[in-house]
Amino acid sequence: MAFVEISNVRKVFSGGGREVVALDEANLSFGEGEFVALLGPSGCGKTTLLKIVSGLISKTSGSVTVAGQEVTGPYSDYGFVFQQPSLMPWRTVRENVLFPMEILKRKDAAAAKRADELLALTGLSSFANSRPHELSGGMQQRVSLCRALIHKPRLLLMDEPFGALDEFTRLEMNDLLLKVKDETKASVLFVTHSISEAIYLSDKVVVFSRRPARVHLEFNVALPGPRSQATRFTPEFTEAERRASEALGLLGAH
Ligand SMILES: Nc1ncnc2c1ncn2[C@@H]1O[C@H](COP(=O)(O)OP(=O)(O)OP(=O)(O)O)[C@@H](O)[C@H]1O
Repeated sequence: MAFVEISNVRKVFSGGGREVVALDEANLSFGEGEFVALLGPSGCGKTTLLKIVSGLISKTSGSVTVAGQEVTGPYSDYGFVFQQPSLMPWRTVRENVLFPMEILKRKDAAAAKRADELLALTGLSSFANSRPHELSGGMQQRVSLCRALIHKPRLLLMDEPFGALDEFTRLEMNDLLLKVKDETKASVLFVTHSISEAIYLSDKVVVFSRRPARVHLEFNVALPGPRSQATRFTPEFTEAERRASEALGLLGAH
């Protein structure tokens, strides 16, 4: 059985006298340790799907299982990274990273050690006692990545985490994320608007249709050798970009 299994998920938002069908028959599954990127037009339901997988919002119908368990509400085996870092400004970097362990009542010496290891992995050791306002946007997002990983979740949900960063920082964050994924072995479901980011990071790219979202195209990304920035200039990378662009309807005549 797949680690994450999304079957026939439908989500209808109702309110203000109207209904919005955000997802309709969304189907997707992936194995433990896989990195899956979701691409799709703005407003097609990508964030809605992430929130359903996390149990933060309920689905109207269909089924979502993670590690064989049906998701019926929030659970602790995932970490969530949002587009904005949403750090607590009065806490230090280390205390922000440790915050989930307070909620889980597991803020002990092992948690402190793990926080320091994650800060080292993301190059933030010397900022452990700084406050968020003393960090750049990219560094703040690294803190929120550490916070999402502090309780060793097997699933990492990321909603356009690098969308607000400049191109150079975004490329650096992509490489950092590949390193973090290698270390943690977490499965990742990653929403992005960037075709090249989706291909660079993923084992599998899923392209959604316009709302209500269904899977329009799903393909495995096979790139030569270990990934580095030079991979972006290989024929295999260009071909994957072409497939995703075509599925998004970007290659039609004007
Ligand atoms: N709480 C809500 N109440 C009503 N409608 C909602 C709610 N949340 C989302 N929607 C609607 O559901 C649809 C899908 O929204 P969602 O945020 O999932 O799209 P998205 O693909 O993540 O968009 P973007 O790429 O622009 O971030 C949109 O039409 C949105 O207006």
